[in-house]
Amino acid sequence: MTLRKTTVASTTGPVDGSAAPIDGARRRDRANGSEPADGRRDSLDVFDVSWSVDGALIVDGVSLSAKAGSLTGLLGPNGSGKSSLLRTIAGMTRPDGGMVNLGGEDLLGMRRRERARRVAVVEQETHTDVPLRVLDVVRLGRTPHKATEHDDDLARNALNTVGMHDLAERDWHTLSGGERQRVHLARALVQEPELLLLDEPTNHLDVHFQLSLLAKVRELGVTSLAALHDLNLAASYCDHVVVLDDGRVAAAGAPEDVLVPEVIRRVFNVDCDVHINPRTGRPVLMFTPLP
Ligand SMILES: Nc1ncnc2c1ncn2[C@@H]1O[C@H](COP(=O)(O)OP(=O)(O)OP(=O)(O)O)[C@@H](O)[C@H]1O
Repeated sequence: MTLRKTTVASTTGPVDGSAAPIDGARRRDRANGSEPADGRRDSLDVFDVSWSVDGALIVDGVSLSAKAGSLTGLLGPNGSGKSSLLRTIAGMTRPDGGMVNLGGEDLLGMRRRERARRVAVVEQETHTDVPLRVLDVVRLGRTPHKATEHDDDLARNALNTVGMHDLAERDWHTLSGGERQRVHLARALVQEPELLLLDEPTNHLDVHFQLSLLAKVRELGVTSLAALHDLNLAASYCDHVVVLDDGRVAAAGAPEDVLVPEVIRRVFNVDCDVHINPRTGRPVLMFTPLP
């Protein structure tokens, strides 16, 4: 697989658009309910989406909604269908049924180039045999937009945002797993998406970068859906969580309502005590094996 195929919903060439800097304030205005400058709203609505392989239902009638500018955590045990759902929402796999709307528009019915401008995907693993500098990898995020003289600056700014500006000229292949993960986010940022889909974006990161990456995603105010294994990160950073189990939604709502012992035991098969972090007021989960 190539980087281009695996991490950007579609990158089939320039369409249009200026190289305006990433505008977190504008996105946050949308989240706050004030009218966005371009009149569009970026809420995500997934209706009854299913996806199967060889007759096996992997995603089974999933519906969820994410408010414009919010961060939603997609949680669930191994094999529960998180990545499959993200790929389906991104239009990378064709659902058997259901609908995905972004800002009220049919995302899966859009032309591929249009979707590529609006949706960025950060997948778990990416590979390429092509020798590329880090800066070039980030610039791939501009592919769906019209090329401008500012693209290099945008790419360097995005690298700066993820603390990787020093490595802009490095060969991509020499990066560590965590460094690659941060470069992936930088590439998604230069894409200036309306919807950001992240598949375990923190799994290679040390604790500092786990916190800073999710804080950054929140700060951007882009509607984001992130598959996460770390339930405490989800509890700390997500506005809303959706728990999948065997391809279906087992629970959804605010982290403090969903990440409760009964749900954790039923879905993850472990016991759990929930405390409140005195500094943040957010839930902290402590796990023990079932007797
Ligand atoms: N292309 C495919 N062909 C066959 N089975 C698949 C395919 N893609 C996914 N699956 C199966 O679908 C199920 C869900 O996989 P998926 O990767 O979506 O789960 P996940 O929740 O992201 O898991 P994890 O937490 O382990 O990353 C798994 O049992 C997986 O083996």
